[in-house]
Amino acid sequence: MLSKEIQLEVNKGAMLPLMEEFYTIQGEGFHTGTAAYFIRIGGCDVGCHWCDVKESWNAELHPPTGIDVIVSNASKYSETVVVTGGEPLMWDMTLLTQNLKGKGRKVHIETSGAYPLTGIWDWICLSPKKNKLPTQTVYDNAHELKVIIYNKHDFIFAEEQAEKVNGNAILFLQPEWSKKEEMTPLIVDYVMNNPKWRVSLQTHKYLNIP
Ligand SMILES: C[S@@+](CC[C@H](N)C(=O)[O-])C[C@H]1O[C@@H](n2cnc3c(N)ncnc32)[C@H](O)[C@@H]1O
Ligand SMILES: Nc1nc2[nH]cc(C(=O)O)c2c(=O)[nH]1
Ligand code: SF4
Ligand SMILES: [Mg+2]
Repeated sequence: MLSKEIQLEVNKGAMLPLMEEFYTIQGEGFHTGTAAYFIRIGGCDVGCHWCDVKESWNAELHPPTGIDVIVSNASKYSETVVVTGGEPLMWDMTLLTQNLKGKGRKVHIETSGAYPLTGIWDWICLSPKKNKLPTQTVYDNAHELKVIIYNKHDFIFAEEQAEKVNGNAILFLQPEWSKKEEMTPLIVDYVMNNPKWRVSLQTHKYLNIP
């Protein structure tokens, strides 16, 4: 149990349950191949059975950390900071993003969109999940839509989500990692037949980097 004081700071978004932070190469989506500092915030209740960071789900396992500390670490490394999780939009992102922007950083988010949008973002990557569909604010503001393909039905889900997202969002299909041998060839065919979509791979896993 957190003390009352710390709980109040977390509620305001002045402290956040920080799981890990690392400087790496963005492995996925539109900004693939570019250097970025990742901040992974604990806590997620969406429950994707194939999630590759299940250790993030229980926020209580990750210490509430002041955003001043998070921002000063992140600013040392990179022009671009990617906020991910867990599900970062479970927390109020206003103060974190204001402070990162104050340091002149470009601020990106990786989100399922399952909670309303908070924060000021230079780039929003929406990866919608069937278990807990995105809120309208995230559909309206996303810069990219990245749908994970675990089975053939996910192509239908992807088209449904493309109908809901704003018309400027760039559309990606990304194979679920454990199904990549089976799904990647289907994605390749699908994109050739439906060229509004692009392929996204988890390139950091091929490069053996975080
Ligand atoms: C771990 S999630 C954290 C951010 C947020 N909860 C979300 O789902 O967008 C980061 C990205 O990894 C993707 N992802 C998670 N597990 C994956 C897997 N096994 N294969 C492919 N992509 C995966 C998610 O869809 C999301 O785009
Ligand atoms: N290199 C690298 N790129 C990523 N893009 C999105 C990631 C995430 O887990 O949100 C991720 C990640 O975990 N590592
Ligand atoms: S929403 Fe993101 S963090 Fe949560 S279970 Fe799904 S992939 Fe994992
Ligand atoms: Mg990842």
